Amino acid sequence: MDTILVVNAGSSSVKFQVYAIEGDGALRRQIKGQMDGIGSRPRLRASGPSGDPMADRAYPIEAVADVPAAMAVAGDWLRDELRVTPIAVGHRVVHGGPDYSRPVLIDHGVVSRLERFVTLAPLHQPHNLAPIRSLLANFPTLPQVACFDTAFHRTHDAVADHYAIPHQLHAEGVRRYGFHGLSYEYIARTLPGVAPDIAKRRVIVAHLGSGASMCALKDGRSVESTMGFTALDGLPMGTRPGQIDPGVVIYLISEKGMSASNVQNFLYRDCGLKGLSGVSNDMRELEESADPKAKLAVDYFVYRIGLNAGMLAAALQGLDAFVFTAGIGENSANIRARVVEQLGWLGGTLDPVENSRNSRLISRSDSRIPVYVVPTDEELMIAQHTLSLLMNGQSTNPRQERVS
Ligand SMILES: Nc1ncnc2c1ncn2[C@@H]1O[C@H](COP(=O)(O)OP(=O)(O)O)[C@@H](O)[C@H]1O
Ligand SMILES: CC(=O)OP(=O)(O)O
Ligand SMILES: [Mg+2]
Repeated sequence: MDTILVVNAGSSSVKFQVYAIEGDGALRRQIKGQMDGIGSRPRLRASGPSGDPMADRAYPIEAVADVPAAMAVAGDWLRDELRVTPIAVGHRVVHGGPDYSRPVLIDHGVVSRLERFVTLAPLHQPHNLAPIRSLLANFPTLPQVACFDTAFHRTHDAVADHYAIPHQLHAEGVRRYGFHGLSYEYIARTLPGVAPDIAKRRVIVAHLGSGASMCALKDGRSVESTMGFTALDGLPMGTRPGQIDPGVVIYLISEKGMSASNVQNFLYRDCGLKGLSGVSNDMRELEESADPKAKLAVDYFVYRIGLNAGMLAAALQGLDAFVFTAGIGENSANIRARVVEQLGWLGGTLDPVENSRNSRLISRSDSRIPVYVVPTDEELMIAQHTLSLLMNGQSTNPRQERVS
């Protein structure tokens, strides 16, 4: 049976799925797994086609200290224990820059173009490119497809795509790209089945994971994102601050004598929930902690989601539904309850019982807007794009290239 392997390296996890390609060209999931809790509580979990457990192994924090180590453990397990030999591999690549508005078949030229964005996504791009390079070297004829977090947002109007800086920089690629696009694309494609009456209307999707952002969807298309040139902007995250006055960066350089690489490490690894709490980057640990600084970090996270919801509602000129997704959005009833409280003025009222059950619809029947929990599936999007490129030489979601 021919299979496709999908690899998704995030900031605190490595997710992977293996799909069988059926005779009629349909995809059937065979393995779904992830190594998560990198930097806090590493754990490899995987399940088979009907959710049957295949692995559940905890590791000491130092045994899986970073994403490359997690990738090696997951890769060894797939290759040595399961003997997975895919006919194609689909990769999440976080930064596609201005040129890639759809998935692409990878060759050496594509890899060198994507290497230019390593400094724009240091927590992701190197880990996205490392397995691509290694497979290209060892299996040069194995088709590999890159699917970009930025591609889904390439529909933004010029006002949402620009910073108020001289045009030359925009022409060079200094733009508001937005990220988590594969997740938002999956939600946009799933919504018509979940809520046909609102799928074409004004929806805010909150992707709350280790990296966190929100997207304004109108008619299933992205019109605005809280993230910009890099995945540092917008909401506070596990180790990233989210929106910050650029004056803070100038202060770090001129008053603290920090170099560019010190500042980069600081902003990507030492800030956000981890920096503010001094306890952990992992929401589970913050929710369990009695430390007042952990409470402040959680309060800040919720407060900033509320502020950004107001901004996105303004971009949409109203709001018809709100959707939670990703690690925190799918699993933390407490954070969801607190966020929905912030959405009261926008018309959201929580049903606490449905929320505590992680139900799909968690708002009360008299809530002016429905609030949903939709588990994301970036890997399915990648598998579909990979299969389409294999079969037709074209992605499933061709988009107009925007002329800049
Ligand atoms: N039950 C839970 N309660 C609260 N937070 C959770 C729970 N399960 C997972 N999380 C949070 O989800 C985050 C990971 O989300 P995920 O979307 O997998 O991140 P990423 O893809 O960026 O690595 C973890 O940092 C953890 O804080
Ligand atoms: C772009 C980004 O922050 O991704 P993740 O949430 O997977 O770390
Ligand atoms: Mg992720």
